[in-house]
Amino acid sequence: MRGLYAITDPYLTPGQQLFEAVEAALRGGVSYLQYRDKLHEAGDRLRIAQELRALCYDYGAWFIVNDDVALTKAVQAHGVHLGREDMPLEEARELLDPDTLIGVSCYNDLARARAAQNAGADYVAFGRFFASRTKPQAQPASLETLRQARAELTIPVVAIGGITTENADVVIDAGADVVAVIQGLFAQPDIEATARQFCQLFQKS
Ligand SMILES: Cc1ncc(COP(=O)(O)OP(=O)(O)O)c(N)n1
Ligand SMILES: Cc1nc(C(=O)O)sc1CCOP(=O)(O)O
Repeated sequence: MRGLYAITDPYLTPGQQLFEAVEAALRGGVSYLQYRDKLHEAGDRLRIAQELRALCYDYGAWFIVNDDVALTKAVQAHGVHLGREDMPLEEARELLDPDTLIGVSCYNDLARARAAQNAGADYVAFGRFFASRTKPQAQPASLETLRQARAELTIPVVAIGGITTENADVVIDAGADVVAVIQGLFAQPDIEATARQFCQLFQKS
């Protein structure tokens, strides 16, 4: 697992704009798309997730649902992302097909990441590394945590929080296999070109 991980934000790209923005990101080379939606009701989220999943399949990208294990199953997503407020990894694993990817938020907590790996997580995410306009309350994570995680863990390590094409090299150099972005991609005037720029950073290292 390596490359660009784009996360949707229905406040930033509402309605039909969301699908256009996601398609531009996929054309630009996004490898993983996470559907993160704290706004819509369950019925709308099912319809949106189905459409996003279809787009990801068209472009050969992985489709990952944030927080919601039932929705992950309902739309046969490739994976689910779980944080500390969400269903525990072990419980999710019981409910999901064995080949469904499970990612776990670890913030700045290496012990949590070790436990997640031991419990069968497919990737762990650390953040936030830079000030995030999407989630200003997110606590900072250190590059040293990222370095240690990459040195010690065998599963992929994702970096998140305030990442842009200008600063992504800092987390990639510290060991991030994947960079996860919202505003650094979807708030940019040319989403496709920005996705390409992110992807080029992975070709250099
Ligand atoms: C790839 C990735 N990393 C971290 C998060 C944050 O997850 P969480 O802590 O559950 O917070 P919310 O996204 O639910 O606000 C993520 N979604 N994706
Ligand atoms: C959803 C999320 N989780 C974070 C964490 O630190 O766990 S930071 C974050 C927001 C990421 O958006 P942007 O790329 O716009 O900063």
